[in-house]
Amino acid sequence: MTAMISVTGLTKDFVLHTQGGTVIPVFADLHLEVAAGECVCLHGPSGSGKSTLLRSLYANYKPGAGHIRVAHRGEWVDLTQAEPWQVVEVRRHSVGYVSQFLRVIPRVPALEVVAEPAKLVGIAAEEAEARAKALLTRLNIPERLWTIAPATFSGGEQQRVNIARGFVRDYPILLLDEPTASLDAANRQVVIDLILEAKARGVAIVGIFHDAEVREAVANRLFEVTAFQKSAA
Ligand SMILES: Nc1ncnc2c1ncn2[C@@H]1O[C@H](COP(=O)(O)OP(=O)(O)OP(=O)(O)O)[C@@H](O)[C@H]1O
Repeated sequence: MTAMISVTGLTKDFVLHTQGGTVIPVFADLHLEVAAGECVCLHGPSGSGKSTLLRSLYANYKPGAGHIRVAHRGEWVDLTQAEPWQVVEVRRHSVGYVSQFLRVIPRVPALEVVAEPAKLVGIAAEEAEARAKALLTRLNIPERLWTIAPATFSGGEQQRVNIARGFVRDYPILLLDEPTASLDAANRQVVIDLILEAKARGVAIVGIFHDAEVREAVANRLFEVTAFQKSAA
């Protein structure tokens, strides 16, 4: 098995500078390895640190200690030590992130929002748009909406545009933050299929899935994120 993510000794506290420097410990000495073709589901009660861990894997947070190594173009990059330009490179080529909510850019039509990550890595515009159209069709976004900026879309429509954006090119590593939260059963199944297909292509996936049915369909294993506060109590 080819390891794609290797987390060792990861510790994260939040310090609330505006509230007298109160320290919120989230997790400590966390170890996680994820292989190509594997889907690991972050699990644990609300507030245990699932989102914090997922965001840390995207270098959104700086940990207090530990290492987050991701496979990037045949080498390991430690995101805890990486320069900002390396983080940009890793995000462009190696690690995709599907957040719960679409970051809407005014006046950019849905088709372009979806095609953009493919164009950014040099896929020809025609091919990128063809892929975007195929995904939007699969995710049941009506064609009349493709030329409209998603600002006015419903929550579920925005989420599906976001998912299409995450799958328009093959990131070797994909991070999914509740990708089915606002979806109906039919679209949930489309997302399950997209995840299973990505796994079959060797994509390493880490996700948060509150829906047990989705979890059972896609997860190879659950990774328990244990609230530091509880273990210390
Ligand atoms: N930016 C932040 N600043 C300060 N504290 C934060 C921040 N983000 C998260 N926390 C705290 O860290 C802890 C873990 O939060 P996190 O959102 O990672 O939990 P979660 O397991 O994803 O929860 P849920 O299942 O409810 O989404 C919580 O106690 C939360 O209050």
